[in-house]
Amino acid sequence: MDLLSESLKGRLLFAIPKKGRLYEKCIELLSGADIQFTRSNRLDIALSRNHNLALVFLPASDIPRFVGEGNVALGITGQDMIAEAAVENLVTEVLPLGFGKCRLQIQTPERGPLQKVEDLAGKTIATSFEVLSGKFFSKLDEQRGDGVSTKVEYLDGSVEAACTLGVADAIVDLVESGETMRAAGLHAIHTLMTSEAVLIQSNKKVQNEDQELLIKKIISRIRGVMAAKKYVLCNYNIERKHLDAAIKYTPGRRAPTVSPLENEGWVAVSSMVERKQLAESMDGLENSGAHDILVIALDNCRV
Ligand SMILES: Nc1ncnc2c1ncn2[C@@H]1O[C@H](COP(=O)(O)OP(=O)(O)OP(=O)(O)O)[C@@H](O)[C@H]1O
Ligand SMILES: O=P(O)(O)OC[C@H]1O[C@H](OP(=O)(O)OP(=O)(O)O)[C@H](O)[C@@H]1O
Repeated sequence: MDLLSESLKGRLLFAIPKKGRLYEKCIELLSGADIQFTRSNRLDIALSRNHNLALVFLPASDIPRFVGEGNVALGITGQDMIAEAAVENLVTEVLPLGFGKCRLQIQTPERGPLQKVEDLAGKTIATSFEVLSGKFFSKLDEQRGDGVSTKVEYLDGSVEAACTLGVADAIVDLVESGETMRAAGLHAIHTLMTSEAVLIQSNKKVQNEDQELLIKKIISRIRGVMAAKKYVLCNYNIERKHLDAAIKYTPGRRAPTVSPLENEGWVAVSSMVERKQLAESMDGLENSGAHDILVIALDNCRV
């Protein structure tokens, strides 16, 4: 047995995209969860220094299959990749991760005759998502029942150039800002799915109880990092008579903490608030008579 296989023995395997859009965010997440490792230049496997774990760096598109087949216990990838690999029954989406948000869309030349999905009957569609596109168009062909088949052609990359180059009549590709699509003179006529990065777990059982516990620990840590990003801690002082009005804006996850102040009739309130609702909550607090409103970013938390 080689040295690497020897050092992997008994370790839980966790797959991370080896490059591309999701890579940096995954590394940030691992650091927030205090999963320490050193990635050597030549290897796509890194042993963790502080857990009985090894990180396996794989193409995002391969991760669903590796996790689904149970070669790897945990992984991070896009929901689009899970659907394309058709392993929804073999993996569990444990946690949405709030990044890698995009849409898989059918796109056609902005100026041209193909403006509806129905116009694509019998045409050629270029895509890296041949499974999802194949399913979608064969269903349409079947529903029409006129014997005309729409052709789905696989392209590995630069899909957006396919129409200009005359390779295809339409494409199916990911869109976030829409910049790539517009630059290629395309527009979206239908959304096949929306996607974001998710933490996935294999439905196959791991080797032993220690690995099960480690999976729970990692999920709980990553959940904590996510919650810390989502919430801030909001503290303020208010006269008790205004408390009910103010609490409407800061109900907290479970309930706010209310402590008496030395000043008669005043209380201090501490409550978790969703970052995206913060400005509105602060406006409401001010209007309700709250003072000394302090907002504290969370480094990490368990909720
Ligand atoms: N423009 C985008 N905005 C947000 N998320 C995206 C975008 N493009 C892709 N993604 C998400 O990131 C995942 C990986 O995409 P990426 O293009 O990095 O992978 P890749 O094609 O395997 O990498 P590479 O193109 O470097 O080979 C996609 O499956 C999708 O979930
Ligand atoms: O709507 P936008 O914000 O312009 O993003 C969409 C682009 O992002 C993805 O490609 P990426 O840039 O990851 O490169 P790739 O084509 O090499 O995968 C996708 O394939 C689109 O080309």
